[in-house]
Order: sequence, then C-alpha cells, then structure tokens
Amino acid sequence: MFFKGGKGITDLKSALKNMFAENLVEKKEEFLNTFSSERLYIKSVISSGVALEQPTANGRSSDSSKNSKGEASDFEVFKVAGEPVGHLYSRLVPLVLLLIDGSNPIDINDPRWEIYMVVRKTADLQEDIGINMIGFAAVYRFHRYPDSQRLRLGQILVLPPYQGKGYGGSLLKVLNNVAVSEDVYDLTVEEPEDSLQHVRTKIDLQRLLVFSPIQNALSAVVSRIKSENPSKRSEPCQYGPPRSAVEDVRKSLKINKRQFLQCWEILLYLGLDPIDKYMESYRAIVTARIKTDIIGKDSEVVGKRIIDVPTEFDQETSFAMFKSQNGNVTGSESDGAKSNQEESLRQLVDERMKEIKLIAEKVSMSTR
Ligand SMILES: CC(=O)SCCNC(=O)CCNC(=O)[C@H](O)C(C)(C)COP(=O)(O)OP(=O)(O)OC[C@H]1O[C@@H](n2cnc3c(N)ncnc32)[C@H](O)[C@@H]1OP(=O)(O)O
Repeated sequence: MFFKGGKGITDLKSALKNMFAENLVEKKEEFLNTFSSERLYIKSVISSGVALEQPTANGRSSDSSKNSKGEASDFEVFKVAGEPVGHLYSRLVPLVLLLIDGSNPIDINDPRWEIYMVVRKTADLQEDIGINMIGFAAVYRFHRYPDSQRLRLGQILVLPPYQGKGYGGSLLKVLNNVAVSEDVYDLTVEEPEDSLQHVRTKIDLQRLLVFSPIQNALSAVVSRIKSENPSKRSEPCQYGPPRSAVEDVRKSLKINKRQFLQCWEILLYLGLDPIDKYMESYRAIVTARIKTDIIGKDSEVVGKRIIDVPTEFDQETSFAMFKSQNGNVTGSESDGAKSNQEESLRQLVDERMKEIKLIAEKVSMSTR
C-alpha cells in the first residue's frame, strides 16, 4: 500500500506499519512499481506450486466469468506448501486484516499451513502471460490419530472485485476435491462467516442430493414427519439422520457431523413437498433442534446448561457447561426470564427459517 507521509489528524503511519510491516511504501514511484513486482512474485510462487484445476475450455466470455451452472470457469488453483508459504502469506496479511472480519494472521512458522491460490492468466500486449490473483484459502493440515489427516479451512478471501462471481464457491469445490481425493478424515471450516457458510451449505447440499447412500434414510424421515405431525406432539421427537448416514457422509464426502446436521435440516425442507402443507410440523422440528442446541439437552434441569461455543479447536468436541448460582429463582423472576427466552428462541427460529428457505430456493434453482 502507498502511504503518503504528512501531518494528518491521525497518525496513520504507525497503524499501517503494524499491518503492512516491510510492505508499506512511502514513495508513489515505489508504490506503482509494486504492481509489476508483486505480479512477478505471484507468478514465480505459483510456478513452483501444484496446479489443481484447469479452467474449462469454453466457460469464459468477456463480461461473465460464470458458466451455465453459475460456477467460475476461468481460473486456476495452485497449492503452495512448505517453505514458500511464510513468504507468500506475509504479503497477504494486509488483505486478511483489511478484508476478513475479525481475522488474525495465521502462524507462518507452523509448517502445516498450505495456501491455495486462485489466479487468472491473462495475455498482455507483448503476449507475455500475466497473472491476476483472484483470491486464496489458507488450510491447516493436521494429524488424526492413528494414521489419518484432517483439513481445516482457516481463512478464505476472494478479492472484492471478484466477489459474487462464483470464485469462492469454486475454490471450496477444489478443496472438497482435495479432501476426497486424498481421503482425509474430514474438511472443516474455522468459524465461518455467514456469507461463507451460505456458499458452503449450497455446495454441500448439491453433493448430498445426489449421494445415494443417504436417500433411503432421508425418505424414511420425511415420511415419518408427514404422518406423525410433530407440531402436535408434546414430546420432542428425533428427526435427525441415522448414525450410519453421518458416517457415510463423512467418509465419502468429508463433510463433518455438525455441517451435515445443518444440511440435513434443509434436505428435510426440500423433501417435504409441498412444504406449505407441512410448514407447521417443519417449524416445530427446527424449534426443538434450536432449543436443544442453545439450552442443552438438560433444559429441564434447573441451573445446568450446556452450550456450543465458537472455538478454534474441534467444534464437534468443544462445548461449555455452566451452572447458575441461583437455581431457586422466584416465580416472577423465572416467568420473566422464561418469556425472554421464548422471544429470543422465536427470533432465532425466524432467522433460521429465512435462511433455510433462501438456500433451498437457490439449490432447487441450480438443480432444475
Ligand atoms: C473461515 C473464514 O475465512 S470466514 C471469512 C470468509 N471470508 C470473508 O468474509 C472475506 C470477504 N468475503 C469473501 O472473500 C467472499 O465473499 C467469500 C469467500 C465469502 C465468498 O466468495 P465469493 O466468490 O464472493 O462467493 P460466490 O460468488 O461463490 O458465491 C456468492 C454467494 O455468497 C453470497 N455473498 C455473501 N456476501 C457476498 C459478497 N460480499 N459478495 C458477493 N456475494 C456474497 C451471495 O449471496 C452469493 O450467494 P448466491 O449465489 O446464493 O446468491
């Protein structure tokens, strides 16, 4: 970034120095030169990386980078691992800090980080091949006892001019392919932003809709919902996937249990046709699930709560349990708290229902 020295109201220089370190330049000439030097640098890095996906032959036109399925089609992905990662990432840090909400730089001294670069090749006037960086993903590869590996997507960024054109989704698909072809244990995502979770869920649903090992289980649960009318039952009922389906999905598609459960809920929505007829039942199922997630399975036990918490560790095995000090709250206090809880629950259910409807519509459109 070009920093023009001068006396402003705020001392930007020290703030920018923290972010850009030695990449901060103060002279305009120097700044302009970085355009070609950084491009050359990216070119040299990817020439030593491993190409993972070639663009399709006819997916590109001058004003659109999406093919007929809405996927980006004019890009290549290169995997950079080992020594070059630190050097490459130190140049990406300012983008991470500026463009990914609440992000922290990864530890470049840890050799288990890999970077997947999305680039587009362009021919310049001298017919030299230029490289445009479109985005990247930082993926952590760690050992799983006894002899397996897991992949965790730590950061993903599509540069703003390229966002919403299918590149993020295409990069996720490449990562899915890596996970499946290397037969790792699973591919997880660290604290996904809503925008990323939306793209990820859409992709996973498309994969799950054609994954035959779960189709019978799905039809059986859909039929049960249709006949049992869950909204009229006093006892909450289980409409989750069978354990064998969770395991099949993880083994073949590398989707972990938490993400699969999110998708399963939407698969039920898609299966309940026509959904308007079963909306009350469906909402009751979503409400029961959210209630269990927030206030824990022991919601009837006064003072004891288990809740999921955001974590940088394995989300499936991380939770917090707390015990309230005032287990014997008085009637009016507990009534007030209860109605607040009910209102918060209703809001959460409304939000989730909106999200489910949106994703289901997008997925139905893309599979038509
Ligand atoms: C683990 C983590 O790294 S969490 C942080 C994730 N990264 C960020 O938030 C950085 C800023 N955002 C980005 O880099 C990108 O927008 C990403 C990586 C989230 C998604 O990549 P994109 O190339 O924009 O996604 P893609 O074009 O494949 O899909 C776009 C979808 O995301 C949704 N979306 C959300 N935010 C945006 C946005 N800012 N621009 C465009 N689309 C967005 C769109 O609604 C669209 O969904 P639709 O196809 O159903 O309409």
